[in-house]
Amino acid sequence: MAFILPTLNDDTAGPAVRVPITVLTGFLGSGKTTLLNRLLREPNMHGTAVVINEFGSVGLDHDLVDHTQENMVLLANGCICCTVRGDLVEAFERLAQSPEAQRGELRHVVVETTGLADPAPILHTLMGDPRLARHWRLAGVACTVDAFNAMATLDQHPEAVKQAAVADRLLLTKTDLVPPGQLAPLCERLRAINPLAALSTEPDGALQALLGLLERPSAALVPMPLQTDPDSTRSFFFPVSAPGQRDPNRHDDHIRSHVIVREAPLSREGFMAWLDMIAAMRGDDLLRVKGIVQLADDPEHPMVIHGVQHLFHPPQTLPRWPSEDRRTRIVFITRDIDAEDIDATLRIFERRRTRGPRPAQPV
Ligand SMILES: Nc1nc2c(ncn2[C@@H]2O[C@H](COP(=O)(O)OP(=O)(O)OP(=O)(O)O)[C@@H](O)[C@H]2O)c(=O)[nH]1
Repeated sequence: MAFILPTLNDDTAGPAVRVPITVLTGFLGSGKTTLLNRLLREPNMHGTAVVINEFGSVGLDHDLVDHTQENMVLLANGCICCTVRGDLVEAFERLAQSPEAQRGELRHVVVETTGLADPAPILHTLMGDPRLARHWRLAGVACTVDAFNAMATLDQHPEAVKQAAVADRLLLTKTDLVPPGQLAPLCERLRAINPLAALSTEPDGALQALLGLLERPSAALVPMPLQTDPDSTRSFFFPVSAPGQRDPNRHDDHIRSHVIVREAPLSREGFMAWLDMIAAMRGDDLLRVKGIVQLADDPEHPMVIHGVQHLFHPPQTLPRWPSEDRRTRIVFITRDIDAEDIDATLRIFERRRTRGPRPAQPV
């Protein structure tokens, strides 16, 4: 079957119309997936493919993105910037071959990076790889900035500064957690890092900014006519095979990712007590915790937990399991914490749970 994707140019087809790619970056837990999930519910986002990559050996991000109706390409195991660039190219080649792309239904692609990604190599790949240049073009970079944590994050993590520095749009998230008067120093700092980026300080504005970025590329970028198909409101899911595991920790020798997996459901009380305990004891060094948890008292409705440095967001309960995998999976990105220590503390709480009530003492 011949391609009818207008992005696919051959020598006889006149000037190429290439599908725009927007890179969505932002530090760990800054709200990329939340923003994307919101964005993908907008009707004008039809025909959007999403490329995400997992940090860690057990898939979780994929389950946390609401992909009931989206295009999605999953890059597993590692960080796009340093470990899966070859796979990024491969993912786009596969996307170009998909029936949806061939039918011309693909209007734009969002690449969500991991929170530790250095966007520069990703941008080089997207802009410079000849295999991509034929069908795709980089439209811009959006960077989420967590208003609650960003000052400390920018102090401690050069990756966060780089992410903000390359963005066309800076999207301030979690502004609801910060009194309005206290945002000014962060805005000033961001303007110093990247004076040219448009800064949006409201979640809805951020959402619109990203939409605007998709539809109105910045002046430095070549505008392209969007392929519109009023009948196409569908989105699609493209699994991409995982590349071999490489070291995702090369950013910093102190930063590690670990995954805890449990087959058996956990007691709510024991699990929440454990979470409180590790947050209190090691909160400084828990850069990111996210997980999907099967609780014994409600096994049909998974609980999703998110911790970002000191901030633990209220857990959410999902109406159903997003995939066949119903195991508890918790990803940790930590500084100087041994994976075995975290696992061991959870085992203690699990043992307490299974011990049952103490027998009455003889009097
Ligand atoms: N209060 C509040 N919470 C938010 C906002 N945006 C995101 N969150 C919460 O922040 C936590 C992390 O959000 P994610 O969207 O998973 O962040 P992320 O950038 O995709 O995380 P990584 O992929 O791990 O880097 C979740 O608990 C979200 O519900 C916001 O604007 N306000």
